[in-house]
Amino acid sequence: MIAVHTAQQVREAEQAFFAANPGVDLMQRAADGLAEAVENFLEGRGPGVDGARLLVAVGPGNNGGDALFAAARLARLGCRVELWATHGDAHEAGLAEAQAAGCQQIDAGQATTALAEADLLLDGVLGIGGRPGLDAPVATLAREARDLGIPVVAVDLPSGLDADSSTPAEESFHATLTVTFGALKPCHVLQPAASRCGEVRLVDIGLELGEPWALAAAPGDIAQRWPLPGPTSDKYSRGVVGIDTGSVHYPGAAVLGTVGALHAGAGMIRFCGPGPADGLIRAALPSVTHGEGRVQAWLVGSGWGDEPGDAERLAGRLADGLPTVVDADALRLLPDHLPAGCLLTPHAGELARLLDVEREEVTADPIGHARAAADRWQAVVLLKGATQYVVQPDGAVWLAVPGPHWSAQAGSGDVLAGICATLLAAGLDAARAALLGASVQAMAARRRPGPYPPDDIAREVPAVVGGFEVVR
Ligand SMILES: NC(=O)C1=CN([C@@H]2O[C@H](COP(=O)(O)OP(=O)(O)OC[C@H]3O[C@@H](n4cnc5c(N)ncnc54)[C@H](OP(=O)(O)O)[C@@H]3O)[C@@H](O)[C@H]2O)[C@@H](O)CC1
Ligand SMILES: [K+]
Repeated sequence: MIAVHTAQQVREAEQAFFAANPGVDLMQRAADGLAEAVENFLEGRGPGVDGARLLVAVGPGNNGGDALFAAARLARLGCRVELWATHGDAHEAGLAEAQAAGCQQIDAGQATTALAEADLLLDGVLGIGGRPGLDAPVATLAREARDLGIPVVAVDLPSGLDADSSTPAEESFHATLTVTFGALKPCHVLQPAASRCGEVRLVDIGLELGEPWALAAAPGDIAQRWPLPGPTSDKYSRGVVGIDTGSVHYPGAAVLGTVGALHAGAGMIRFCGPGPADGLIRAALPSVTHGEGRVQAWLVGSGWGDEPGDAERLAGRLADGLPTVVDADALRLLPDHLPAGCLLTPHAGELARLLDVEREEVTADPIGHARAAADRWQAVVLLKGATQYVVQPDGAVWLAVPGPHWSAQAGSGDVLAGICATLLAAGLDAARAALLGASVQAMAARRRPGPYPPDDIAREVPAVVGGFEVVR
């Protein structure tokens, strides 16, 4: 799991470092890592370092300082470097060092010309001290770089972003590579801001950081944690999932959830939903059984619509006291108390309704609202969307492996709820079930880039899970 820290946490760690290591210059460590990353970038997909043309945009603070010291190193390796100090002032020692190494200082007008001929734009305008957005001349440069297709390497974060926010300002750099220091910040992992960062590389500068703000999962974390069957496994030990989803109007949601549960490796599925879905599942998925019986976890809510008797339908399933995935329409009917180990799977709109706030409030502060719901119902909340947050009642936050943007489509949530129910039935706690379920769906979608429907993505899950066995 990759630790994510806020800008404030990084600043505090920096202060603690300076107190413990007087005289050690962290900026030189940052500049070393940055120069090396730019060198690798130029070697890997550009003209190489020697003779490469670099335009370096330098802001007034320490982010500009990092860029200047790195520029000096790159100039000494043979790069032709032009510097534009976007706000007049620039880090004094850094500027002197860059000039001594042969970097040329240019003005805003010359920067536009230099950009057209540059192999790379190094964005050292603003880092964690930046307020969101860019002044007009810098915003113009950022736009021109995009229009011309000039790769941008961002120092710490693409200038214009708020380090701690998922929501990007309208104007910011769009980086191909972001080289960050000490720790990943929220903007590097939370969509849509993360898509402005490109590939993110972390440079260890020796900071000691405390408890992370969040932990982000990588594919290897999912492979290590997925429950695999052993020699003594049978269908009961692998987990029996009870599914009570679908309605006369929405039978498809029940089919999708059942497809998800089956392809995530349920030992056995008992489908207990109403007529039309029952018939469809009998025809399409012959290994699913039908009717009541002993189960280890329930999936409820997907495709229920708004029917009289839904509250009783939910109460009946919760009365079993089993870990339950409560999805979609059942989220409107939550009682005050849920059995231990339940998982709520709202998207932003459903979470807003649950908490009686506007959807925009949830998108502005997804974690705060997910925490409120997790605390109120003492259940894990999987907040779905471009970034999938797993929030626990104690406030801990995990981020699932991100999927491709194609995943934003009707039916993805139904499949996901089914996958999570399988993992609950296998004995995982709700947080792990949510993290693994959301991540494996994303990993399956990555294997099939393109507009594949959610059931096709579900059918890719076994190949992903099969690969976990090889990894372990
Ligand atoms: N912490 C660490 O561990 C390490 C940090 N390091 C590096 O330091 C960076 C942080 O440096 P920093 O604190 O100097 O802030 P930075 O982002 O350069 O900007 C501040 C300046 O910008 C200005 N300004 C702000 N917003 C603006 C806007 N929208 N438009 C225009 N101007 C704006 C603001 O002026 P103000 O108006 O607020 O007075 C101020 O002058 C960090 O990201 C990393 O790269 C590494 O060297 C090593 C370890
Ligand atoms: K930057």
